Amino acid sequence: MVETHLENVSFNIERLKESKAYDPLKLARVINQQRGIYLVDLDHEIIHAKVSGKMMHQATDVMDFPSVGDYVMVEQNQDTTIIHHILKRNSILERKSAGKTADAQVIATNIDYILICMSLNENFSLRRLERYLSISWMSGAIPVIVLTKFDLYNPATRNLELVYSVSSGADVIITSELIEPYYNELETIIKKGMTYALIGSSGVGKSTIINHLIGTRVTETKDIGYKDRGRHVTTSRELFETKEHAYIIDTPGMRELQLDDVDLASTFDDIEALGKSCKFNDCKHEKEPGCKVIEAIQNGIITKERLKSYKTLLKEYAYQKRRQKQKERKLMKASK
Ligand SMILES: Nc1nc2c(ncn2[C@@H]2O[C@H](COP(=O)(O)OP(=O)(O)OP(=O)(O)O)[C@@H](O)[C@H]2O)c(=O)[nH]1
Ligand SMILES: [Zn+2]
Repeated sequence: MVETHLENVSFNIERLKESKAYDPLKLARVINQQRGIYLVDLDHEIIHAKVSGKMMHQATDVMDFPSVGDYVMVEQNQDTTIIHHILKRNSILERKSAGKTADAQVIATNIDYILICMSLNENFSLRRLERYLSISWMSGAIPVIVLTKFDLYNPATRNLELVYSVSSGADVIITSELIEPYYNELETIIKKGMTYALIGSSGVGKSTIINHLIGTRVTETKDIGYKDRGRHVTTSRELFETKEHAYIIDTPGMRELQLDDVDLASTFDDIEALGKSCKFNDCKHEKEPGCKVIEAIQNGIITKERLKSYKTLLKEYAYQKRRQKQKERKLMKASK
């Protein structure tokens, strides 16, 4: 019998059955993955692991390798832990890099609920919310809309009503760090054994929520150094356990799962198409002569507001790109 703490969780009988078939291998969960080095949680112990030669050999794309969130069957030897199998995934959150569909990147797996966080005051965008909703439904997880900063909510904006109008089937939860209902409503959906991931723009309060749910996170995020071909690789936990024994995935990839070119082009394909026939290639669609976008607004084909949200998204995207570049540079420096 393989006994691990993951088995105390009664939520997925199928998964347990599947794992039993690999007896005497042990059931573990991937909590970090970096350049072929994995960290797994095995009986509440964090250990390094690597994939078996067979898995490596048979893999044809990224999907065949373990990702954060995967339940895996491992063999624990004296000084190595080998991952032999990945259990069936019930959801896969992936990101396709712009232009290259073949280059999909798995962000995390086995997420039961995606908490789409959006602030009720600044940076509010229904279109972004719709985009996040579709990403979530596509992953196989259940989206929940978590509205943050209720203390800063101005009812005159009617943002709450607007959210309900696009939520289509997703639960809407209101939170605030400072006033009622605080995180009480959110806590009612955090269930033992379930896995949650938070997505949303920078600054909406994701870390604040995670810290609240985990409580002791600060002590958990210590880096675990690992020497690999002379390089120092820092790996830390990207999957946390809450006080209530639920799991929360928080990876850099999740944080970067914001908007990219592809999203922008598909959400605003009308504006992008019009823009191609503007007189100037670099038309900003402001006051330039021969601007087809402005013309379309004048003819009532698109609204001013739509152009405004398009521009906001463009700015946001440029900002994210800069931030990502900075992070990459930092990482490069760190790994030298
Ligand atoms: N007024 C108010 N401020 C909040 C609330 N929740 C979070 N904040 C503040 O908003 C700021 C950003 O919060 P974070 O939790 O760091 O946001 P984040 O989404 O994790 O941001 P990134 O790490 O950049 O992705 C912090 O100063 C928080 O204290 C809230 O409910 N009300
Ligand atoms: Zn133009």
